[in-house]
Amino acid sequence: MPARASSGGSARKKPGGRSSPTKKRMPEGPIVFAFSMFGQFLAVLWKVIAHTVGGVARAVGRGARDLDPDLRRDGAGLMLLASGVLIAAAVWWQSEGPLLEYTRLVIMGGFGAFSPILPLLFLPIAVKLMRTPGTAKPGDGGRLAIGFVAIMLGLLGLIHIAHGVPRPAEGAEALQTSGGLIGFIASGPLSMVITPTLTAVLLVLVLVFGILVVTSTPIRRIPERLQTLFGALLERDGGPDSGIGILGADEEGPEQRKRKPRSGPTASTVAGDHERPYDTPVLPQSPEPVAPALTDGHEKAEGENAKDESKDKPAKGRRKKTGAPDPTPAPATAEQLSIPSRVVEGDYELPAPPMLEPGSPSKERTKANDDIVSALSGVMGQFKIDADVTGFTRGPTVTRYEIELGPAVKVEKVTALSKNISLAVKSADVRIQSPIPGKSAIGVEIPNTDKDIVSLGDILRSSAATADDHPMLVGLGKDVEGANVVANLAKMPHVLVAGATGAGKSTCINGLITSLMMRSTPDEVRMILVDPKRVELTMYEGIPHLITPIITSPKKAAEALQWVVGEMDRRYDDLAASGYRHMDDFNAAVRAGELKAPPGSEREYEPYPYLLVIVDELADLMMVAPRDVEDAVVRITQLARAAGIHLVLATQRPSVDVVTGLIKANVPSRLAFATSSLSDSRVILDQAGAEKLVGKGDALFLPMGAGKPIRLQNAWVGEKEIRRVVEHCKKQSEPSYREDVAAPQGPKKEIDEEIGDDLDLLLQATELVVTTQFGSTSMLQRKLRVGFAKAGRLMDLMESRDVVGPSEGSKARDVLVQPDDLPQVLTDIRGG
Ligand SMILES: Nc1ncnc2c1ncn2[C@@H]1O[C@H](COP(=O)(O)OP(=O)(O)OP(=O)(O)O)[C@@H](O)[C@H]1O
Repeated sequence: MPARASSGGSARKKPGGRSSPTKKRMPEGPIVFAFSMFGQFLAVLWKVIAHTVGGVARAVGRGARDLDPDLRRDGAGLMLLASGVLIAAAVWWQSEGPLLEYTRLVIMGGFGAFSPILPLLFLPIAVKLMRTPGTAKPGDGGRLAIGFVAIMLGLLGLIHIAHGVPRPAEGAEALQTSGGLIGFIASGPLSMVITPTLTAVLLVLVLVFGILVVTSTPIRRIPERLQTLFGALLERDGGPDSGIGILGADEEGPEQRKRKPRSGPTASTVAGDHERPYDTPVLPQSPEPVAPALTDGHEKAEGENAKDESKDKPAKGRRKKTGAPDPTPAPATAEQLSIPSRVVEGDYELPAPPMLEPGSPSKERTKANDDIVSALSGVMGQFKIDADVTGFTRGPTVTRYEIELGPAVKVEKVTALSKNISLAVKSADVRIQSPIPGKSAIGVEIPNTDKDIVSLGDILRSSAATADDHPMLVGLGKDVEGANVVANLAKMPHVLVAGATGAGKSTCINGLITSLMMRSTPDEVRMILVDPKRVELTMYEGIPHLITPIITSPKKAAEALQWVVGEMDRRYDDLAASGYRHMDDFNAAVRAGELKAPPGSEREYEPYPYLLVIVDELADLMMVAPRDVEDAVVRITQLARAAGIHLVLATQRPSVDVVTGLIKANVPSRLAFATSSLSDSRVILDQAGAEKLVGKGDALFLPMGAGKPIRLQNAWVGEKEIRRVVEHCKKQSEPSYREDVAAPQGPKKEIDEEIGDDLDLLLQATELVVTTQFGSTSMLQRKLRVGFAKAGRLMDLMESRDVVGPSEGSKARDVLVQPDDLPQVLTDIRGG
């Protein structure tokens, strides 16, 4: 407004001034007038041409923007390649032709002595663009451009100074043989105002800056980057195989794949080394360069010192120093979960990594993502919410879009819009996360219409998995940011896997077992597989990692769990006797020859393998013997961590009668696949979320101690791959089964005959009577919902086992067992 007023004002005040120049010039003559008209015509023509060209360019630009990003990158790569060929033809081969001559003039004039090297730069950049579509991050283009400009200015300026800073006035040849026009611009003017030497110093700095920008390296991380670079070079020169990538694995000879004694920190040669502050079962994505700089360096130094110490000093001396109590004597006859002599450490060859197939290459951005960004922005605009979609990270199954709020905008305004967002993005499975951990932004997770396949092979070959050689490490999948998620089962230490049918549980169990087969020998990890569904795990029959044939009968499974409790007790006895707190320490001492059986004992210590019990359908077991299974699970989960015994319990019925409060309280890690209801999600995770998963391996992983679950796409492993790995393992060694695992123990048979089918009821009745100290038949009738005759029979059975006294008419019987003795009495009744 003020601008218009003033211009109007000035026009009124100076009517004959600059506002009407043509009127003044007209009388100067017809030639001037003709020129002026021609000038105006040219101006109009220019406007028309410019408008048309601009319109075409904008249309092409819009078209190009609508192209698939991969195609756009391919196009850019091809254009670079064509430019490289053109420059090579002009500069190297001095080819004839007006375009080539012009190119030669421009390139040699601009880049001088550097021109012949220029075409060589185009080829690798073009190939990189085409080979890795979609891996660039937004902003990469600008960064690379700035970096390359800085490198060129620095380099050409230095070349120019080396040639004595020739000026353009000295002729084209002088420029062509030095740093060219660019070299002159970078060094000439500066050399005049400061000395050429000082200019050279500044140009070196510019060159270094360019290199840092191109390699995206902050100055403080230069030493770290150099270390990584030299590390990689050394490894390539015959250093230890990194195991990353299929190529690396292919190059590896069979000799190299033989299991060597583990040497990493997890091999734990130092007592207590496996316990760390803020420990979590989930391994970091890239443990090598970044995080270790602060913590690992410190830990490593300590670890190394400690390791050296362990070499020189006997374990006993070390323990005494810490003031640990004197060890209790070792049980002389205790039996160990022995390892067959066929499996000798060093002879067992692990399956080659290429046995597992690669997945599909991950995409960083597709057109579908761009469409959703504009749909989300549209919703924010329609509801007049001051919020922007600031970016997104594409995972294999879902993409997380980040929404940042303006000042004083309530988070609830966005979260309340979940249904509108669902509608706008045409997807029912929208999950809103507020905030995204580590960011002040709201995350909206929306399933991808074009999903990637995450393969177990890729996860196990990733640096996250190869950086740690712990035998219990398993590949889980990829998170929403596309990072590999691997976890240590020994640290979980027990996990509940649940989800509706078809959500991907069995695939997950297959992935866990296959991970272990790929990474560990039978003398490191043994498994008990319980498969009441009878079909899911049959392909693993006969692998040497099993200690008993696959258990399909729920009743036998309950017995096997009892055996595991016994095995745990045996291990604890040995731990107590040797004075160690964890099986890893015990094993390390046995391997180092520091532990000898007590004099007079027939025992010979052997390292204990980790024992993993996988139950694929807990519900079937809970239907047959709820009490026994619950008791065993609770005992194992409460104590088995230090004994190296771990449970994986899977169920498709996450209801409270299957996943009881006691089981839930003792199984700290949870892996939830898509559930059919919110209440199922609450049973597994204690929070909502699993009902919004899209199925087929989409999961929420809540590791022990974590507050918020990690969303991940579980890794896929096909049956063909599993069979290949199983075949390989079977060829390496035969299983050596323990006869007693799923067999009824002790003189049970005789007692069974007397008790008949009432064992479970009798156990419940005994527990009731002993805990309440009230031997009443009518109470049994009420609490156990049995008839008078059955309750009377149970009383008689209890009397015959000295749990209650004889009948005294209508009075309650005396209870002869104290609550403290209950576990022993129950074991006796079971015949254990
Ligand atoms: N990680 C995955 N990646 C890709 N697809 C998967 C994945 N996991 C499962 N699927 C798909 O989902 C289907 C069902 O998976 P799976 O058999 O593991 O489900 P489930 O939960 O074990 O079902 P059920 O309880 O009936 O055995 C598979 O056949 C496969 O097509």
